[in-house]
Amino acid sequence: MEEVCEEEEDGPEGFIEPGYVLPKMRYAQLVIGPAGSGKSTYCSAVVQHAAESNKVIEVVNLDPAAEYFDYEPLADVRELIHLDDAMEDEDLRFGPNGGLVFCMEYLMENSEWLKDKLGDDDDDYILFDCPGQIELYTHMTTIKQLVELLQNWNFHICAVFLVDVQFMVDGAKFLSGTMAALSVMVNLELPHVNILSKMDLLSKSARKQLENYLDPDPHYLMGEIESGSRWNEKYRKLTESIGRLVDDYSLVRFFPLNLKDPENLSDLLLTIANIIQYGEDADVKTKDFEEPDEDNPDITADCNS
Ligand SMILES: Nc1nc2c(ncn2[C@@H]2O[C@H](COP(=O)(O)OP(=O)(O)OP(=O)(O)O)[C@@H](O)[C@H]2O)c(=O)[nH]1
Ligand SMILES: [Mg+2]
Repeated sequence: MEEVCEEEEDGPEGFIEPGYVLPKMRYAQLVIGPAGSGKSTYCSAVVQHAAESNKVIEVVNLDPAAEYFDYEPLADVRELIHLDDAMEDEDLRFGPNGGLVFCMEYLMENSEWLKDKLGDDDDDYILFDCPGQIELYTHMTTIKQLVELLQNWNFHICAVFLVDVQFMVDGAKFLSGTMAALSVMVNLELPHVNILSKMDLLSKSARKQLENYLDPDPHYLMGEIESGSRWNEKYRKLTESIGRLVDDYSLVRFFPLNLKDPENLSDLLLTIANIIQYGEDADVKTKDFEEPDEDNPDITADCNS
């Protein structure tokens, strides 16, 4: 429901013109990352976690090639277009990668479909479970167009970039993952949280090793990168400069996430809520949440407060 301001508020700071329609605000996480990094599993875990505190967070599947996820989607792009449609079409004859790009462009050309599915309720909190094709985020423009659309529909968005922690446990891989995260951040120009997913799979020693990278000292990273190969010798200074640049400007930070640790997930969701201002202006959506006040059955008591 749109809120129309009927009266002028007191004082110059609170002045709102009569008749001014307050914009609707909605909240979103754009869940992105390489193939198999844990995006869909993360979405399910967040929905589940929210439900445990009687909060409603919805998920939209934007992966036209998705085969399995265990959340109930608010909308599913496969109803509009499936990867097979692009690959099996006699005229198109795309392979899997070109087909996926085609599907995302098709979605943008038919954005009314998405708009209808999202409805226009205030204060919705929606996760967009995106495909795992990294080039969609590092340099292509389709996802950027999607972001602009969502912003026009009054979504406050945070990009949540997942990287499988198993690919980040040596110096060279960590630097390469960091550069991938940086190019996504630069391309999407959104508030951004980088997540090291699947922390539960790390051994104790690997976890200890990782701690050295989380607040990285570029010299430490360089020490970790083997100096034996000619490539590493030749570009050592360059690699060192990149490491120092990332460190000096605090360009990229990672949040280690263990989905089996509810407190860890709560911390992450709180960080994201602060970024998108969820809970500040929003009426947090709840489910089965109002109980009648025993003394006065006409008044319902808010169990959360
Ligand atoms: N142990 C563990 N396994 C995980 C975790 N997250 C995901 N997985 C597993 O990793 C695999 C890929 O997970 P998905 O959630 O499908 O990853 P995705 O990023 O959505 O994959 P695509 O959509 O294909 O790009 C599945 O076998 C998951 O069970 C995690 O936190 N811990
Ligand atoms: Mg997925």
